[in-house]
Amino acid sequence: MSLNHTKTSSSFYMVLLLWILNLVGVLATVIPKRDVNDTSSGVAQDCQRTKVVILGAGIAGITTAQALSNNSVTDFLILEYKDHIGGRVHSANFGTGLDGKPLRVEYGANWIQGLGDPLRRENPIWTFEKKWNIQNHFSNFSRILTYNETGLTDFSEEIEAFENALAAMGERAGEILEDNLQDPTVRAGLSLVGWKPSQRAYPEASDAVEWWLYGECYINGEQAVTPEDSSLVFNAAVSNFTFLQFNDENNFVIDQRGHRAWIEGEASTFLAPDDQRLRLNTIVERVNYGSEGVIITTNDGSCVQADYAVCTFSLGVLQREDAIHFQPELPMWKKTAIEMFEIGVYTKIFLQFPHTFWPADKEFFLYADPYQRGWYPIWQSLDLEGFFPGSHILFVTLTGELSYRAEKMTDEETLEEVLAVLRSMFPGVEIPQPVAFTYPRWSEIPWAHGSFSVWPAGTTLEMHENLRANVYRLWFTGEHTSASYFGYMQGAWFEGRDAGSRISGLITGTCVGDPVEGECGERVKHDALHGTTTEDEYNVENGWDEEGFKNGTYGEK
Ligand SMILES: Cc1cc2nc3c(=O)[nH]c(=O)nc-3n(C[C@H](O)[C@H](O)[C@H](O)COP(=O)(O)OP(=O)(O)OC[C@H]3O[C@@H](n4cnc5c(N)ncnc54)[C@H](O)[C@@H]3O)c2cc1C
Repeated sequence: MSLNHTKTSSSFYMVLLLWILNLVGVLATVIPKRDVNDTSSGVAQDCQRTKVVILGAGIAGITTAQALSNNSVTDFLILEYKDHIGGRVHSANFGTGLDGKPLRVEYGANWIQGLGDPLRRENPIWTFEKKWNIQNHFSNFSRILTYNETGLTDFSEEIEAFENALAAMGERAGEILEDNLQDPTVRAGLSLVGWKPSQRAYPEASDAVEWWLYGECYINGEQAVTPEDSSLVFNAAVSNFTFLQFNDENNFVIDQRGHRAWIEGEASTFLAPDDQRLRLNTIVERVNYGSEGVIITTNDGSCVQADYAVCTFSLGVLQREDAIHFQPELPMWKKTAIEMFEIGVYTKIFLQFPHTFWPADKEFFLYADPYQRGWYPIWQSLDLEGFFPGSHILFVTLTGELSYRAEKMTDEETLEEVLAVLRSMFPGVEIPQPVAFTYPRWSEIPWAHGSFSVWPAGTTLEMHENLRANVYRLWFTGEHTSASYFGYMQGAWFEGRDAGSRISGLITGTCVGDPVEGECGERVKHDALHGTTTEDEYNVENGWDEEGFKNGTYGEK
């Protein structure tokens, strides 16, 4: 077969190739040795070849490539949807600064959370932010005033009561983990230590405080899912890994290069300015994988053939039926893990006003709505020394269902609701029309489909290992595969480093990770994860109506 195809014949062979790969991919599940890397037909030679193809150039993708590079594996290719790297560390121009130019605000990751101590353990993200001189300022969560629909109202007592409940809940979570007890929801955990908002003297204030502080302890704004939906053990643990292991300081980034400047800085340590190993504006559509290699097809119809692929797409992208076509279909253990975990939505809504009408010395304003928990609850001023003084900028954060709702609304509809809340919070004050207004729609952004992953109740560490595990030569990494730091930038970084180190080790035949920490070789997976009740225990003695559920089928008589 000639390799000098005409354009028509090469697209014909591409179609043929994809068809064959479908077939081979299916076979790979049965006969793993015979898979997509089998180029005996010659057709796969049209694809660009590399050792490792990295899908996505967010923190995890760039860090995977850096780890490969550090371990002398330089034959890799990074494919990225957008025209720049950084992923969910994503900013936009907004309003006007004092110099008349737009200000850069962060739509995505804004805080370096848990800075750490160089003498103890430092958050690696903090190390990079210092290395690349990222401008940031300490967020002082105690500079707060509290409001309800009648205006300024002090509910500092609720804040104190909730902080005590949180501490008690954290201790209980530790006991549950140590004793291997079943993991309840955060809601149950709070109730068990006596925190029941609806039974407190001022339920709306309790709700607002809980929304804010449950979130602040994890990721400012209740981890983007409700306490009813969240795992107690794993949410307490993720908070401890960051805020106890590093420290409880949060710094807010205001860098006008955009927060992603640190990622660009790190990328520049191993990628040349026009490095051909980074392909931007490239949408991955199809992933054929097997035990010998992978073939990736992109939106321009071209393909890349590699020994390994590392998929860093968000959980939101992985959960979309219409985003990436995996061939063969991912195995049930993998699909189950992808569906069991959740991606939260967290929306920052930015407003710039002609003047500042809120207390100029305060950073946060917490609003307790009389009807709806989480209704435009936390407002943050950027018109402060250390942030953007003189900017008259406020932003308000929504999460979860109310984020989904707002992300479906028009700017005009959202602005109307936002201004109504401000009028309630500041009665007697003329609230001006903003001169600038913007917010991202994270749930709808095709390269993200959500903000960050969350750990729901009813899942286990083993299920998370399945989320993290590779399927043959197809690897998965990103913030969502981090058991200890999911949701945070540091999660994406640790996981990218882990994937890059393990794959380098597999390629070079040496363990370049730390075997003691289990960083070598393939990742752990579980084909079947069992519950605690065996079939014979579903009996009348245990309160189970055997007549209604026989032979595994409901309703059989
Ligand atoms: C609103 C918001 C607030 C946050 N706040 C904080 C915070 O304050 N502190 C903190 O530590 N973390 C925060 N995070 C989380 C942090 O941003 C993430 O944990 C981290 O950036 C995830 O990096 P990643 O590499 O795992 O994934 P991503 O950054 O999502 O990287 C994946 C890459 O894959 C690309 N991609 C997707 N689909 C395709 C495709 N089909 N083809 C090619 N490329 C594709 C994407 O464009 C992206 O560049 C926040 C995130 C959001 C959204």
